[in-house]
Amino acid sequence: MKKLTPMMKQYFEIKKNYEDSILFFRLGDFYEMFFEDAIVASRVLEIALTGKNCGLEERAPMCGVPYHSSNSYISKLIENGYKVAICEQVEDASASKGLVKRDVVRIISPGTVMEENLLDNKKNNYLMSIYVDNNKVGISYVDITTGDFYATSIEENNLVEEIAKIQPKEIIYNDNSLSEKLEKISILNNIFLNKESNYYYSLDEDILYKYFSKEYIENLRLSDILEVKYSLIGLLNYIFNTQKQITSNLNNISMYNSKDYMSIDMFTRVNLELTETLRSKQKKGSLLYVLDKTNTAMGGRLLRKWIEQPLINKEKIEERLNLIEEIKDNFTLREDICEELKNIYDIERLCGKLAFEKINPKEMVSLKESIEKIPNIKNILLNSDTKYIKNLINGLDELKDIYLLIDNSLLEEPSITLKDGNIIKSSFDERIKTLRELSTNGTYLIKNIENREKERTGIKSLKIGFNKVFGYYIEITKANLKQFEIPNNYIRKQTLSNAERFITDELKEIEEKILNAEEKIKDLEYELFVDIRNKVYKNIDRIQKVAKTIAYIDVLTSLAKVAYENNYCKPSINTSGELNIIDGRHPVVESIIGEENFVPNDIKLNTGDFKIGIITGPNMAGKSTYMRQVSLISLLAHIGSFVPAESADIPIVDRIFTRVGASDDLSQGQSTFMVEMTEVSHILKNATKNSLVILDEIGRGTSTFDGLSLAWAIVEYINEKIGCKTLFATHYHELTELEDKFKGIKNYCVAVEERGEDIIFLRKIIRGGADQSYGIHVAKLADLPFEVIKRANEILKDLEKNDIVNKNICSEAAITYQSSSNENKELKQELVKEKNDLDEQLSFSNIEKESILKEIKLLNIINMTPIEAMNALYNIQNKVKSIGDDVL
Ligand SMILES: Nc1ncnc2c1ncn2[C@@H]1O[C@H](COP(=O)(O)OP(=O)(O)OP(=O)(O)O)[C@@H](O)[C@H]1O
Repeated sequence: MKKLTPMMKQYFEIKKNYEDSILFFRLGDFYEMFFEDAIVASRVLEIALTGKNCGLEERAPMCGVPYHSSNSYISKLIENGYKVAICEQVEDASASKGLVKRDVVRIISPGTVMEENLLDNKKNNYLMSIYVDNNKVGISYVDITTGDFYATSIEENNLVEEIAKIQPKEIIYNDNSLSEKLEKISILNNIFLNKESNYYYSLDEDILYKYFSKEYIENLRLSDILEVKYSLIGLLNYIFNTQKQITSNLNNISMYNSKDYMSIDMFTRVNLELTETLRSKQKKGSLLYVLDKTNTAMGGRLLRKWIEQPLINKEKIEERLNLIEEIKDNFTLREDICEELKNIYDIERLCGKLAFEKINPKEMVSLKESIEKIPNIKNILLNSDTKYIKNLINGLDELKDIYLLIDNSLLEEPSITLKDGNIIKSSFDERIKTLRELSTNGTYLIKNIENREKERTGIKSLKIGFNKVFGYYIEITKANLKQFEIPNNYIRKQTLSNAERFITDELKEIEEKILNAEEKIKDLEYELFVDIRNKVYKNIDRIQKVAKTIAYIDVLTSLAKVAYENNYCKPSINTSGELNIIDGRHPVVESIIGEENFVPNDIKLNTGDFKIGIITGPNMAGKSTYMRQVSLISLLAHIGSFVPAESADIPIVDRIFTRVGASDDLSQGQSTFMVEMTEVSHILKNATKNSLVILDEIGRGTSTFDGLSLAWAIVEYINEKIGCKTLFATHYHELTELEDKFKGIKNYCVAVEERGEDIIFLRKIIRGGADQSYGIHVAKLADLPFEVIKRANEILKDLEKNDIVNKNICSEAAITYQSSSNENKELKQELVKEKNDLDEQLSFSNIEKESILKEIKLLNIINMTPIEAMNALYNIQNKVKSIGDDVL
């Protein structure tokens, strides 16, 4: 029977513990993959699949990537949702006298990437842990590259929203029953989900003290929030098990309260294209793209966080606004800060590397160069004629001691690799200086000896040479050997055809010094660098504080620059619920078409008589743009940013909900209509009086009557039961009747001008309802074949004839619904009137089929739900049509 080769045996031994990862098996200058791993990798990486003798009948499928360029391949696998287990030699072959011992040294997954070139520096690289205990959920997450932890406790029903807010790259969780829920959100947000990761959760808290001091953990009072404690334990166990090379401490754990931030649900985030576009998932075209004028990667990440977690505290928002205002109004301040920030490296990530002992000499110099800029920034802030900005200097420790330590010790351009030497300045350490002198003076010393020996022996042609076999030697030609006396201390080493080679003790001694000097320098430099690194690491808290302040200043400056360049205004924030925007613009659309081409619009909503705006208007008129603009302006104000408007009075809202456009991409196997209804259901269940709700064409994904009645009932429900500020765009013009029936609902429409057969979009929102959709006009603009347009116009005319019946049916159903729900006397009277009108119209018609007439009479609308009523009437109407009768 054939047997696996020892190496393949080793491969399987290792692989069995890492079944969910692609094993990168290091063989010399390559990482090789075998069997299933090779098949997957060759497909994803588009590399050739070959075969390797594995001892069995069939050759093992195999592919490989060069070790030195492996990062790009690893990155591609991770992007495609795989984990990579790096398997290296862990013991010397000669030590084990057999097969080289290999093991997995690290697992690289989306949340544990540390390599610079695998990271998107402007994104937070969060690894999240979820611990569910009854209804309580402990959440903790870390950016491994900065070592910053965050933790909180939430209710289970807020879990999905919290994940959407944090946008982690990877999730582990203790409760397998969460899988279905998590799977959905992870697909939508491209999050790597570690299924069956409950294995990492234990009650053993030792792991906490491996990374943090006992005192530090005690101060967090985790015993009061056990769910948070266990989520941290799971997270740290995962890091410990997968990042085997990490030995150093991780950094801070910040406890946060998710209630301090506005809740933006997953759909709204996607719909409003906050950080990436809906379709192409690109940053370009998103709100972030417009706002991001940051100069540092730290600032870029913080800005993203601000957008994802808007504030709901008036004072905190105003604090940001005041700071931004000062920078916006001060050109020199703004430009000077930007200039200094441009030269600052990603200090947060450098700190992460410092903590993981991964910082190289060049990066240490980058850290110094960044620190060098701090006094300049401090001076700019101090000398600015400002009230608030000046205070930021409190977070700017100049870190002089660290600057001097690095500046005195490290070369201006040290090598990147620690083991290559060429790191430490000679002036920093006497030993380095002597060794360097020895190494550079080596040739000079040898030359001196050569001259001295020439004189001593009288042999003019005596020379000192060097070869790899026995180092430095003295060479004397055979002719001279006969003629001159050879000193006693010369030791014969080699005979050539016309010369003899000798060595002396002195020569060997110097040789050793010269040759060892290089090695010794490298060893000493390594030792000194580690010492410097440790000294800098002891100050990591101070450096991180500075990094945070720099990131803060960077974001403020970015927002000030955007406000200045795009002509934004400072919103005033209120808690009275009044939303009043004059000449508001859509920040992203105007950045594409230019401010001068964008038609600004007002909005006024409150918690009283202007609660709900029903927006009608032709296709393409700008309804969606208008509604998105209102929510984006509101969101921007909550971030603390200026807003694209002439003036804006913005109330604090607890949540912004949007149902905009068909989020087909979000459907994941459900029908578009089902997704729409799920989203609306989520909104109706979670919106409060203080929320802002944007609904775009709700109900359009089903039959007209079903859609209309749903839309109607939804608006009624929001008005009566929730009372939140709402904008509702619709093509159901019947909904404009709501204005007369309910206090709080107002009609708006987007103005168009008709010119002959054409329409001109004015993009101006005005009071009142529109009575046409101009859908066929828009289709004409889209260049639909003339025949189709012509036929559509004919059909439209036919349909419009029947419209009066439709309208009556709708209002009857709606009134029925109201009366059954609130027993309103007046409405009941109205209902009877409507019913009589309808009967009258139908009696005048020339329907001869008695059965249909009877059916109409027997219809007990009062006891039906609006949808049932409408469907029933709709069926009757169809029957009438099918027998070819004209109803009226
Ligand atoms: N205020 C505005 N100023 C200038 N251009 C605008 C404005 N509003 C919208 N637009 C332009 O009009 C286009 C159509 O707008 P939008 O999608 O909002 O229309 P809509 O009324 O929602 O259409 P539909 O009913 O077909 O969904 C946008 O892509 C945008 O370029």
